[in-house]
Amino acid sequence: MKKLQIALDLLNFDRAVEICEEAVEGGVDWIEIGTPLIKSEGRKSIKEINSRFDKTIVADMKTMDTGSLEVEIATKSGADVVAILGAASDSTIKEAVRSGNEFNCKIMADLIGVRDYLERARELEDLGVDFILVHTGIDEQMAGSDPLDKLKEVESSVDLPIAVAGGIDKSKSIKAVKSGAEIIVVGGSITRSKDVMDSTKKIKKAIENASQLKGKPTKQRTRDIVEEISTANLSDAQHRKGVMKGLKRVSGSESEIFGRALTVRTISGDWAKPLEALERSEEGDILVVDAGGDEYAAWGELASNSAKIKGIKALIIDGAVRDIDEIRELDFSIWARSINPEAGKPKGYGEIGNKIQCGGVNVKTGDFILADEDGVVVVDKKDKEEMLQRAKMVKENEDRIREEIKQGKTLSEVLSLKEWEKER
Ligand SMILES: O=C(CO)[C@H](O)[C@H](O)COP(=O)(O)O
Repeated sequence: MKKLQIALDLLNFDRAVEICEEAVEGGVDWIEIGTPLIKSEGRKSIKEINSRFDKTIVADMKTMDTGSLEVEIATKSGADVVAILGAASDSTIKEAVRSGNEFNCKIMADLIGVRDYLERARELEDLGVDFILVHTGIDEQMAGSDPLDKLKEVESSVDLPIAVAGGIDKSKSIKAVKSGAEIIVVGGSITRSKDVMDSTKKIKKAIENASQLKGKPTKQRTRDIVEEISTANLSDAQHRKGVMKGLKRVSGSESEIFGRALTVRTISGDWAKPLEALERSEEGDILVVDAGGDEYAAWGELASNSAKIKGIKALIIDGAVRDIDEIRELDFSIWARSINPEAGKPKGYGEIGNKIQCGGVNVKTGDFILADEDGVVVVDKKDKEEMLQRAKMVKENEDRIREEIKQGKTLSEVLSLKEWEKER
């Protein structure tokens, strides 16, 4: 029978227990004490969860050395299965397997970070581990990797039962079962869910029905992710990088704008280049302008009219704009440093499409801009997929925290603020 394993990747023991209670109600079979929980709360988290729940307990030790010692620590704390790293040396794997036999627990070898994963999976089987875990780590997931890409190959290369982990949600759990996984490890899709019990039930049911169900998991489209997230989420995801300083929304009613940047640099009092940039723009672009100060307005109502007709989504300008009433009437979206009625003259200095600074942030043509009531955030084009995924994770975490606040906790309690302050 396929097993649904919840990965408790939390930092706080009490929160982990609460989430676990709901997940057990929802039908999880195995409970994993995630590495962050073990590192944050110690081996007592394995012990306590084992004493509270009558389930198979997996300790995700991510052991890289001292195989026998770490397996002993985990089993003596109540683990039935200990996850170690497949990338560890053969000696460490052998020691872990020996200790597993001695203390009567199973060893799961995690292929996270292993390049030649097929060959290593076969070696790990020969070394005597009990399960192989095909795993894409959280950081790799953000960069677009998916464990399902490797699952089938690994499954057909070894005779051991296969576990799979790394961004598994309901639809991926179906594909995982179809590709032969015996243990489906789910972390964030359950632990960050607003309704843990309901999400668990749905995933459990999907696993049970997998042999009958049809359909491929689909990658969530950029537009759908963008609709869910805010600039605040994106700022957190980028560790505060890319946030423009001093620019405010001055017009436009769309709650959020996302699109490709076309950069323009001009000098103070010269409004030619921003207008010329419209000729070079493509529908859906966002014009990002370094206007060389806000002594003069480098943009107004006529330019907004022209931009709207061209299909430009918004103007982000480190400088001033004017005709704001008419621009608001037009419903053209602008984030600017200030509003100023005095325009300069069209002299034609500056450049279009090169690297600029706007709101203190470097921007290149092709980078992505997310703007809302809070402000403007720039995402380097090469990081777009990863940062959107990370922002989505930030948002899901906040959704979960909001739920716990509704259930009666204060924000500082949910975040264990006092405890973490002491550590600093
Ligand atoms: O071990 C882990 C990260 O190293 C996680 O427990 C595992 O990836 C499952 O979590 P998620 O479903 O959120 O990816």
